[in-house]
Amino acid sequence: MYSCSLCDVTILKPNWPTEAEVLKVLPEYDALLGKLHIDTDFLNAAGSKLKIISTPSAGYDHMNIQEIKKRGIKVGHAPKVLSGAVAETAVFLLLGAARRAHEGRLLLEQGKVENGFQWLLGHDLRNKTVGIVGLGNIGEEIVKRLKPFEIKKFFYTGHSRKKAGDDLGAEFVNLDTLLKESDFVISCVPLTPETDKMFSDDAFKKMRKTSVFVNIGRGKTVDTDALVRALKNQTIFAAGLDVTEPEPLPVGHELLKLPNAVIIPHMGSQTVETRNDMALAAAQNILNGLEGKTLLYEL
Ligand SMILES: O=CC(=O)O
Repeated sequence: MYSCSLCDVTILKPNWPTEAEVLKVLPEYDALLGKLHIDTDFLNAAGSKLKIISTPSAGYDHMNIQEIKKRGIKVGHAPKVLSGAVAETAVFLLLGAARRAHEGRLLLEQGKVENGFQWLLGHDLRNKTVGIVGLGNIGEEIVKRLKPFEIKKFFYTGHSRKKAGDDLGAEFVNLDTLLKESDFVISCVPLTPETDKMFSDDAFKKMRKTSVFVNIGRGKTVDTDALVRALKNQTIFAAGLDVTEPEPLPVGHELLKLPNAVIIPHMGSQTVETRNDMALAAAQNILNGLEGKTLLYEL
């Protein structure tokens, strides 16, 4: 137990405790800081003392926000502070996929490296068109980081044209145009009913055969079977994935067998600095709430 002037804090475990472990003690507490699946059953078991829930993540698709708010519980998350780290992840996944990093490594391990002048050629970023699906904080940071690579044009799509897009010199287009005319498609969209499986067979067929698809948003926005087909049949060139469906991918999953997919297990914000910042933002949400103020990042 730790104490500050506003509250006492109990840390259950250094990492994520189970739902049952949390619910065993939660009825005694005013606030919860943690990333847990929160639905009606969880809230019923949590009891009536709970006033604030703060997730140390930008995404909040693991919580039923409507149900939480209906009960008068304040709810906050930790966006923005992670945008730089996730944008860096998008850049390395894009570079790794475009330059066939995983395939090269596999061939190296198999003793199959060839000395050919035209062997294992990838694609430059220079002079290419990048399409950002969902120009939020992370999308903006990706554009800023990619500019020095001499990108020819940035497209973005979403609900509406944005001032941030204009400021970055990016062009607002519809999804169809973005898919058809981008060399690299980077998805930053959150999971909503609208984005659920938005990257389907149909979407991958619209993309170029030389396209690289990067996903740093949510795995469920992609129809995994369709992506496997697109990568196997070379409907698209390669993919770089921080997020997948399911998560984590089980050993032996079809995606893990593909040489043209660079995959990491949802690590976009996993740096020492960023995780500290996210923890501080999530804690500040709770301190604000206990003082009766608006949360730092209130949903
Ligand atoms: O995916 C990471 C987050 O939502 O913070």
